[in-house]
Amino acid sequence: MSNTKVALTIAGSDSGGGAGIEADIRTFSALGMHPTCAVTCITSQNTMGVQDSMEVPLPHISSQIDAVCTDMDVKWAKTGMLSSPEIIATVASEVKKHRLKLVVDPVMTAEAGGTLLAESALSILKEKLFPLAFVVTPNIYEAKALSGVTINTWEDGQKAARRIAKLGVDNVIITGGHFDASDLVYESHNDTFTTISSRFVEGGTHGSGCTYSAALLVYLSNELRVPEAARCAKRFVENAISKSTDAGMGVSPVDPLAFLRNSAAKHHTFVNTTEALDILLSEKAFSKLIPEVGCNIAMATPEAETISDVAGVHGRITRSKGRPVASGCVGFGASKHVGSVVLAAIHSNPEIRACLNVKYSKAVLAACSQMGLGIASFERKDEPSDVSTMDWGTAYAIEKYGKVPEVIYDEGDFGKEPMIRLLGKNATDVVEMALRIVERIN
Ligand SMILES: Cc1ncc(CO)c(N)n1
Repeated sequence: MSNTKVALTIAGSDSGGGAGIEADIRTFSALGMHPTCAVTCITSQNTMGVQDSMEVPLPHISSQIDAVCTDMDVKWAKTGMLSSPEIIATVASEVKKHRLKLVVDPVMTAEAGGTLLAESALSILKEKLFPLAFVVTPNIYEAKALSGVTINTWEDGQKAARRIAKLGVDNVIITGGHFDASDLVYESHNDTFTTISSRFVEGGTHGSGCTYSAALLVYLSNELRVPEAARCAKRFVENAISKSTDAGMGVSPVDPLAFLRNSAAKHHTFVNTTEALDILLSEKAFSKLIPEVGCNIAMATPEAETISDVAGVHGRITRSKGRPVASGCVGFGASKHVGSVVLAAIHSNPEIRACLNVKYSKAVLAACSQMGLGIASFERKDEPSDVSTMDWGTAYAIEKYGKVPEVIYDEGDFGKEPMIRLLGKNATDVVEMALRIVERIN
């Protein structure tokens, strides 16, 4: 038996790459499922609207679904654009034949304009497909077309959801409700409503409905209960909207891979910091640069905002038996002190994302100066009472120097060890800088 979880989308292609199967496939992939598809319709579409569209012949729609379902263990499918009554009937019989659990996104129009479902198809959709659906995900306009209820209030939404459920649907989720962007989840088996709250998210929405229903399928296939799956799908699509691309002149496409891009950056940051730590621990001579309080190495992701976006060593690096040792491994949010130096530095120069603190000595400063490194300092006695030393000291030194220097030091105070901080583009660069300093002071 295969461990791979397979998702199937039965939908139209959007040549502009924002919605339809293109959005579904990226969403399934981003959330860890193997993406398969049966194309129902090929639209010539971009961010401005649908220019043209061609239906795939019915036998070929069936054979795509058969090909996938006879080979792979497919439990869940979703439908998107099913333009004609004949396509809907064909898909309904395939869904029955392969006993697919079904998410139906009753797609009717494109965000930027263009009809995706023939008027004559609406009744077939309700009669033939809805009774097979585990969940249907209309927006308020689609819900009105399906139920006849104009949705202005939550009571209207509830009325529409109940009417749609009567068509044989187990669960109805009306997205983008009244007053705000909240969703209304209706579970017919226990006649329960749940509201999924939302903030209004700024960004392009082309493909948001497809992305939402595809994400919902993934969470349902992971056996979350419907309201919980709806909450996860909502947060997923909010992120995809807020990071929408700026491709095209019309309604910008959402980016279902937005959070993966961030995690690729996080992974690289993690790998570089771990590599830097390995180099540092393998150099016995580095012990000379370890301060009494120990040291840490930190590296921020390119768009870091908080300490949780900064990789560092859990605990700290200290000296034991003449060698550097780390008390923990690398993790995000692990270094408060050195991490806040990095956050203050990237504020002035986004390229400078890493920092290592080393033992203060006149010899180290002289070596830095001989190496041509930029040096700036702050004095703890100048520090205002209501600030964090690292935030303030770093910003102060940068301001005084006019840009981010490679070296920021302070000479300490009562009970405060003097310290030197080395800054650079990434963690390995900073460790290499430290090792060149060690060579010079030997
Ligand atoms: C192919 C296709 N499916 C769905 C939508 C709805 O976003 C769209 N614009 N295009």
